[in-house]
Amino acid sequence: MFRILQGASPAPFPVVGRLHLQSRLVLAPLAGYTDLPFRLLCRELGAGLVFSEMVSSHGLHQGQKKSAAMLQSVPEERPLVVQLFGAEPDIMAAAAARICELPVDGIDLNMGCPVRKVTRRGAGAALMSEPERAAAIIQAVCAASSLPVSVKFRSGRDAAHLNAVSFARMAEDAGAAFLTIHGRTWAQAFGGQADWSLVRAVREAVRIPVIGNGDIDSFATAQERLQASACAAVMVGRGALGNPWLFAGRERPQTLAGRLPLLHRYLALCEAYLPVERVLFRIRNQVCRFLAGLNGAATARQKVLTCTTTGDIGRCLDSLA
Ligand SMILES: Cc1cc2nc3c(=O)[nH]c(=O)nc-3n(C[C@H](O)[C@H](O)[C@H](O)COP(=O)(O)O)c2cc1C
Repeated sequence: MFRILQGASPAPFPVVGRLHLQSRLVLAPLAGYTDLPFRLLCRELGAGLVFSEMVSSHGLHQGQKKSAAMLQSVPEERPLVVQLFGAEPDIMAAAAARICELPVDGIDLNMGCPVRKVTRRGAGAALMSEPERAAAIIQAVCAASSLPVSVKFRSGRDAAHLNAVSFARMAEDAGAAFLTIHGRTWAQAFGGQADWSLVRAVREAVRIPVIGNGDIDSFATAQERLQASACAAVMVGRGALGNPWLFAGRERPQTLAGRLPLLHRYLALCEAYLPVERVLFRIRNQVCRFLAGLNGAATARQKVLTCTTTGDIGRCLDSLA
């Protein structure tokens, strides 16, 4: 097992909501990526907390298999927060009640997703323009939940509507146990730069713990952001893709041979926990992220994309190293 916690975070470790974190570096919810194997890998490398991909409240409420499958978990990955998205307070509350029956540690409400499929239904980042509805969702979920409830949101709709501070106060008043702020607007999606002065302003505006998020691509940057923002923890999204070493405070190895042990560990976790044949595209995609920056990465990626089993992928990587 890879369990490389030393150096991952300065003590004392924070309590966020009721969750005791052993590192101040948190894995972000990343649709298409933060499934059980990748979350476990990041925990093994020292992430203090992991978030699931966003799960549809409607899907859970209607008993859809795909949504239920996203709740798959094992004790080794805890603390785990499951993220929900949706726009109807009663459906969000019913989905939250279902999650409370599982051995997980928290429920996060997605109020920051900029993807049209989500926002056109009034969910995700669209809720930042409807703080009353957002408050009703938080209150309904808190009332239905025995777990700490958190909210992940952005700096606002666009540069002319930066309402993160008032939104954070609203979320605290509505019952949120902690908050995650991604310092970009809905209009920015994933472009431009995260505004960490706004993250700091949110941190100063509320009494509950705040996790800061946006553009953390190294352990050193994480430490700088922690210090400058005074947040309880920082969340890493894209910077963790293909680079879980970040959580351990280690440089990503410069050669494929150096990356192989972790790649094989990831493939073993996929074999153990994912219905491989159904999500092979996802595994190949994730493996390709691990090849970034290597000499010959493009050729290696092409070869990986033709593999049809995790065993094939492993052998293909071995032959390239
Ligand atoms: C591929 C991808 C999927 C994402 N999925 C989610 C999601 O399911 N829920 C969520 O709240 N944010 C999601 N995000 C946003 C990230 O959690 C994070 O807020 C954002 O990427 C900024 O952090 P970063 O600069 O460290 O990547 C996603 C981002 C990416 C790139």
